[in-house]
Amino acid sequence: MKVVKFGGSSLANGPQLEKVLNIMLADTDRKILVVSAPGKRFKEDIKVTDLLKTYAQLTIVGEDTTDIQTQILQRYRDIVTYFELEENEILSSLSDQLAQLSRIHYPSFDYLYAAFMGHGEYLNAQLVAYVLRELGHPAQFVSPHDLGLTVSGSPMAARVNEDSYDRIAAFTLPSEGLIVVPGFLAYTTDGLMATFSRGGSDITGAILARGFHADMYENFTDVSAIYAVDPHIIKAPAAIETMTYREMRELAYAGFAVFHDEAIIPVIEADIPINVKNTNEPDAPGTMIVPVDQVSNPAKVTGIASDDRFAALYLHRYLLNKEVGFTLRILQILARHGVSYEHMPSGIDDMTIIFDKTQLTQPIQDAICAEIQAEIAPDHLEWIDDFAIIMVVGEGMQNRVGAFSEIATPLSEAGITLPMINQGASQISLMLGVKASQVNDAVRVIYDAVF
Ligand SMILES: Nc1ncnc2c1ncn2[C@@H]1O[C@H](COP(=O)(O)OP(=O)(O)O)[C@@H](O)[C@H]1O
Ligand SMILES: N[C@@H](CC(=O)OP(=O)(O)O)C(=O)O
Repeated sequence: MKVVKFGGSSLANGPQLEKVLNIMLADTDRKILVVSAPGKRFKEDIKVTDLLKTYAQLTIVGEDTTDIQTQILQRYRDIVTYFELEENEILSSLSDQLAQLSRIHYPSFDYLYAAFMGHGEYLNAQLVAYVLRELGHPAQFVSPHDLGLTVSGSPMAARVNEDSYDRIAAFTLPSEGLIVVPGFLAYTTDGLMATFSRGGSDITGAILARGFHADMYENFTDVSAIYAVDPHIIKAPAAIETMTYREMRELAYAGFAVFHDEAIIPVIEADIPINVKNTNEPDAPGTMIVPVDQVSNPAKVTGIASDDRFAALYLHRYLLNKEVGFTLRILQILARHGVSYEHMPSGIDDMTIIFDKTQLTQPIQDAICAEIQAEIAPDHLEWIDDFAIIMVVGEGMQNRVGAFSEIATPLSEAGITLPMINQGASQISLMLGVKASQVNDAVRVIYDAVF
């Protein structure tokens, strides 16, 4: 049995949904359909999730939301029109649910945003199940609530509760037809709607694959493979045929937006292969992501990912290595501000703390710097905003002599300096810090050197 997730680009309009339904119906093993909200139909288009975010913002400030509700509903209406279905029944239900969102009381703004934004998927799954039934195919909308998929933690970046897997396994699948499950959203044990972080329908698919003990997790998107480099940086890069879970995890973390980095974890635990495929070219084999023992001849470098969502705090103080509790005090300062760090490479007298910028605001950043200055008194403290990370990943990098020089030499010849190098912590990757302004050039230089 297969769990099959389709991303927003695959569900952006009627013609795309038609491809999705054909793919689902072409293979009887495809029983569980996980859908995202309708995504972009063209480059400048706005995803339904982002329209819902605007609807949430307008609701918070008490402005009129008639237009934005109409705009959101129109995306679903266009799909109904494409399939030439009777509009009234389904659209009035979706419209009521949309309107109802602004009448509910939420315990916090984060829960409000989660409920609004999660409705992109919630409404779409209902619509997709309806379209299937109207076309004569048995299909049932199943909410994460029905499956017992519960989450904890931050309402907009929730984490699955481990006991969800047993409840999902106990869910009785219908004897025929498909179930259609909305991705991205789940419920707290108090019954509040929460979401995974953005792009999180991939996570729902992975959780269901593990919960239902699927033989395969198929993840359909708009590219025919995962490429060795983000195709926005290099045109037509090499396609990856097979890669390991941990290669994908590292590459996704560092910028391969095609698959959510957290979505690897449930499938690793259950050893379920992932096949990333293209809705627009479903017969292409796509990319297989598998356990390491299923890759016979690992590539020396599988992929090069990069991301400029980082900032770094560099601090220097003599004899830092001799001082007991030094790192602890820094971590306590970060914890007071609710900030986590990503990496902390250190030398004998200095260290760099690397942050994900998305969790920082200017006041938090200023307060952290001021408190470190006051409590730690470093000789030198520097905030580096213009910071990007490049991750060169490959199972074949393990213990390979010369891997670093093969990359560092052409970078230095191209005038690209590396303020941070982290090799060895993960055996299969080399992490390089570069100036954000140089990151794409650096990726191209590395790609030319290793591929
Ligand atoms: N290494 C990569 N290989 C393939 N696609 C990538 C890579 N890095 C980034 N992408 C981008 O990821 C996009 C697919 O992810 P996403 O937009 O989230 O799709 P979906 O709408 O299916 O969820 C591709 O269109 C591509 O631009
Ligand atoms: N719709 C949500 C969740 C998601 O996974 O979307 P997509 O499959 O389009 O990346 C978002 O935009 O974040």
